[in-house]
Amino acid sequence: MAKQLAAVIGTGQTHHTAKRQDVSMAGLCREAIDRAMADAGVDWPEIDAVVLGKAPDLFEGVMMPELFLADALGATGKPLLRVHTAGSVGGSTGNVAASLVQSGVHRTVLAVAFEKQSESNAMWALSILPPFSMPVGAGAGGYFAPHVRSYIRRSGAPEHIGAVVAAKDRRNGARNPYAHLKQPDITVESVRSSPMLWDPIRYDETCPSSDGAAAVVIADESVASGRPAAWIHATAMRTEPTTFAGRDQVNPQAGRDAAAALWREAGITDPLSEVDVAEIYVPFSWFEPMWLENLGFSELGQGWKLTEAGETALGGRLPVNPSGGVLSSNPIGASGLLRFAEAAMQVMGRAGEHQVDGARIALGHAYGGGSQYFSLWVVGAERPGAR
Ligand SMILES: CC(=O)SCCNC(=O)CCNC(=O)[C@H](O)C(C)(C)COP(=O)(O)OP(=O)(O)OC[C@H]1O[C@@H](n2cnc3c(N)ncnc32)[C@H](O)[C@@H]1OP(=O)(O)O
Repeated sequence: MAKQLAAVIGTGQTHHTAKRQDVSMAGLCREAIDRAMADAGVDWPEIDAVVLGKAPDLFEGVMMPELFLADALGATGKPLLRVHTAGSVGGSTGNVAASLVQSGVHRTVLAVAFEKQSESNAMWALSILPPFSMPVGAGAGGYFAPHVRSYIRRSGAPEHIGAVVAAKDRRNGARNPYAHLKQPDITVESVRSSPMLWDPIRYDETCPSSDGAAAVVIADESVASGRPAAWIHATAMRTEPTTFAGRDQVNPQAGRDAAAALWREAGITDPLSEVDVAEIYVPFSWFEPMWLENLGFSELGQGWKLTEAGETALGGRLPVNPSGGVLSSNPIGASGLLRFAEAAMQVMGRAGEHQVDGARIALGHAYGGGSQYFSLWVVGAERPGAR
C-alpha cells in the first residue's frame, strides 16, 4: 500500500535542566505541546490523536503515567497511544505518529515524549536486577563502557576522539537556548582531564540526567500544504534481543538493517554526500563514530576519522548534533523525539543559532535498551521525490 505524504508542521521543546521543580509531569509535557502547537498554528479541534512516549516507568516511579496525563495531553475523547521502546522511544513515538498519518487513519497527530528523572533515580532504575534478564550494572554508562573499549580496540581510534565529540557537542549546546548543559569554553584538553566515570568514559563525555519534554505536530498533505513543513521522506525501526550468540554490540545488526531500510526508502545511495545534517543519539561521546559506521556514513572502523577531521562539526561535511545532542540534554524518553524535531527544525530553517546553512535533508536517529531498539527518520525541505 502506498504511503500518503506526511510532514512535521510544528515542533516544541522545554528548557532542560537536572530538576524542573517548577512544573509537574503534566506541566512539563504541556510546555512542549503548547510550543509545538503554536509553531504549527493549530488548535485542539484540529488534533485527531495523541501519541505519547516515555522510557521505563521506574524513571519516575509512576506506573502508566499516560492514564493521569490524558487530560493535560489534550487526549480526552480522542485516541491516546503510549509507545515504549526504551531510550529510543522518542524516535519511535515520532514514527508511530507519522504512520497514523501516512496510513490515512488521521489527518493531524500530536506526538509528545517526556522524562522527569528528578522524580525518581534513573541510575537506580537502570541498575536493578530484572528477572530473566542480564544485569546492567552501574547504570547505562557501566553497561556501554566495554562496548566503547571494544570499538577503540577494533578501530584503532586514538583515545582523544571521544573528547573531540564531547567538546564539539557541548559547544554546540551553548548555541541552543533549550539545552541543559551550556559549556562554550569547553576544550578537548578539559574533557580529557575531567574525572573518569566508567573507563574509558569521562565525566564530560557523559550525558547529564535531564528533565524535559518534546512535541511535534505531524499532518497530511492537505493540512501541511502552504505551511512551513519538514516532509517525511522515510522512517525505519528495527529491534534485536539483548543477548544472542555472536551479537555485535559495537555495530548491532538491528541498527544496520534499520539504516539500510531508511536509505532505501529515502532514495539515498550515498548518505555522507546526500544528508546535510544529522541528529544522532550520542549519550556517551564515543557513540558518534560508532553510529556513523552503523548508519553507513563511513566504512567500518573509519567513523572516527570524520570526527577527527572536523567533518561532524558545524561547517563540516556532515554536522552531527548541532543542537548539542544528548550529550548536552538527556531527558531519556524525550531525547529521540528531540533528535527528530531538531532534524525537522533544520530543514524548516528554524534552528536559530545552531542552524546549518542550506540544510535540505536531515536525519533523526534514536537508539535504546542495550543498543537493541533503533528508530530513524529522514526529513526534507521538499516533498519526497522533488530532489
Ligand atoms: C539510551 C540512553 O539514553 S543511555 C543514557 C542514560 N542516561 C544516563 O546514563 C545518565 C548519565 N549521567 C549521570 O548519571 C549523571 O548525570 C552523572 C553521574 C554524570 C552526574 O551525576 P550527579 O553529579 O549526581 O548529577 P546531577 O543530576 O545531580 O547534577 C548535578 C549537577 O551537575 C550537572 N551535570 C550532570 N551531569 C553532568 C555532566 N555529564 N557533565 C557536566 N555537568 C553535569 C547538572 O547539570 C547539575 O548542575 P546544576 O546543579 O547546575 O543543575
